[in-house]
Amino acid sequence: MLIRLLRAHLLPHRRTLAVLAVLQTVQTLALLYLPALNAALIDDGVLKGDLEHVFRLGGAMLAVTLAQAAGAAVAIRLASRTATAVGRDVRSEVFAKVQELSGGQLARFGTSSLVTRTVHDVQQVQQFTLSACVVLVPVPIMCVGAVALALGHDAPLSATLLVMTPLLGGALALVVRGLRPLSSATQQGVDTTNRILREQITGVRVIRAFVREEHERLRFEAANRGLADLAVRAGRLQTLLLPLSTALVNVFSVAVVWFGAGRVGAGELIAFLAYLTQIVTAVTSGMFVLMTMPRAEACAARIREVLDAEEGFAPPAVPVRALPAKGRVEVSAASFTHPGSLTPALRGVDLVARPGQTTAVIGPTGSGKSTLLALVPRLFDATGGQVLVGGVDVRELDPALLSATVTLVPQRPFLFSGTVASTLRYGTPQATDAELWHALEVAQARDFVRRLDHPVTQGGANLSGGQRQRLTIARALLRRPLIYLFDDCFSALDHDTEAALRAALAEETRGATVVIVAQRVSAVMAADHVVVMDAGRVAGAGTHAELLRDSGVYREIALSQEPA
Ligand SMILES: Nc1ncnc2c1ncn2[C@@H]1O[C@H](COP(=O)(O)OP(=O)(O)OP(=O)(O)O)[C@@H](O)[C@H]1O
Repeated sequence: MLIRLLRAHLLPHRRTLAVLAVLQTVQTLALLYLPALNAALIDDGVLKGDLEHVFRLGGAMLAVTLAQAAGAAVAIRLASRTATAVGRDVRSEVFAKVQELSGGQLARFGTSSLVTRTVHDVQQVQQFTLSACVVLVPVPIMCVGAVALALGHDAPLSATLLVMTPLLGGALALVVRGLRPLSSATQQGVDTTNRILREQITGVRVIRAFVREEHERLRFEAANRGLADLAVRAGRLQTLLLPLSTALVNVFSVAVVWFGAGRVGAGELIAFLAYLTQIVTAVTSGMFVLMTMPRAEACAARIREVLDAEEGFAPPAVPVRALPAKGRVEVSAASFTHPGSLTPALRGVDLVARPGQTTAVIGPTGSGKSTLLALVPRLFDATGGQVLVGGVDVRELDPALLSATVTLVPQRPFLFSGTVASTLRYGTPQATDAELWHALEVAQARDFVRRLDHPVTQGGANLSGGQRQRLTIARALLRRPLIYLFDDCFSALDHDTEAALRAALAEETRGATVVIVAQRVSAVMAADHVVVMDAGRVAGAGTHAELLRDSGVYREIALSQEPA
């Protein structure tokens, strides 16, 4: 997963990576050359008292060191630029994909998990990319080079290195294997902690109202402790790395001195010890990257899960860009089951809404009214039957045309942070101030909106439920669509405001197709056509008078709402 993800995103940076590989090779070779120069300086210069040799080799060492440092610095800069670019691109791809997911898929992943995957998981992959770019080339060159150079100096003494390298590698690989299961568990732990935190922040009023602070504190603490325990277990394994490598270096340094003292000169012995340290450093930094790999792999798998998720809606192969029947909405024999739900929300539902008319949908709670409305702008696609807008199947309609033709005012209002003006202009950036005031007037929002630059906080939290509903209605009116769908969005308004709003709306939406979902019979009485829903089916259709006469379900609703 990780390799697949990185391969795709590193491909555009192949030129930078090639330069990086050359620089890393040069700087690693320079590092390997230094102990050999040092050995010659000691054995042929210092010990023989040849000062000129000392200066010449000393100068060469300085030049090699400077070249190595410069190469390493540029390489790290390139590596960090590439890793940042990979992180940015993966994040953008995940973000774009999330925008395309259907409601069911969004619910399956969960908001918190999607945020964690887009931000935190991508960060882990980015960090891994950086470390891999830094160590991937130098480690093998360093290991092979140091062993080869040591062999060239004194073959029997090099046996110590040949024994030590796999030993070190094997021990560290065991540590990495132990870390793997902890990594996936950690990512899930981050998800859980984020989800609990999110619920607690958004539900803070409910927590206080039900005096559940202690319960919530314990819930968060349990998740937080779980996450910390995982970190401690991973940390314990990681801390083995340094003592393990240090112990091995020390043991083998003693072995090198022990066996080499009589065999080679002092300079060569020092060079040997330098190669030993270089190998350990290389293997340890390689292992460090391998250690971050399980976590990056777990993150990459979670990212790929989002990227590979089926798109919510297949775009039409040949999109229809004209509406033969303008504002007509026709739902025929539509069925739909929410993903993860056992019972269908809609079973063979028929509805026709015509321009210039108001069609109302009424029914008990959970009878499928919102689901029915959601089929029209393709928030969901019907699993059976057909939905036609302007005489065209919505699945064949150009998505931009569909969204310009249909405006749904949802049951639960949602506002983005900004000002009243930016909120209203969300779908119509070109609307003038005069148009905004007019929309506010129709939506009965002028009594609480004094200024267009009045701030609106995230989700409209600084407004009452009814105020939020009215701003959402004003925002929809500005789009001037052919088809308005109002999903029970007057529920938080008092009787007088609702009546005034309905009267103003009737005037404003004259000629358009209006479909309203309502719970109260008083709200649907004036509609041209009323559809009664019951348990996902149409239980009756007609005018208020016809339904009172013919529909048992409608009569029951009407009776239950009569003042006692
Ligand atoms: N996202 C979802 N996932 C699973 N099931 C869902 C989802 N949304 C709605 N349902 C189910 O589909 C059925 C119809 O829900 P819907 O919201 O359409 O009813 P409604 O008539 O609009 O209800 P209300 O008047 O309470 O708003 C219900 O049984 C509900 O539990």
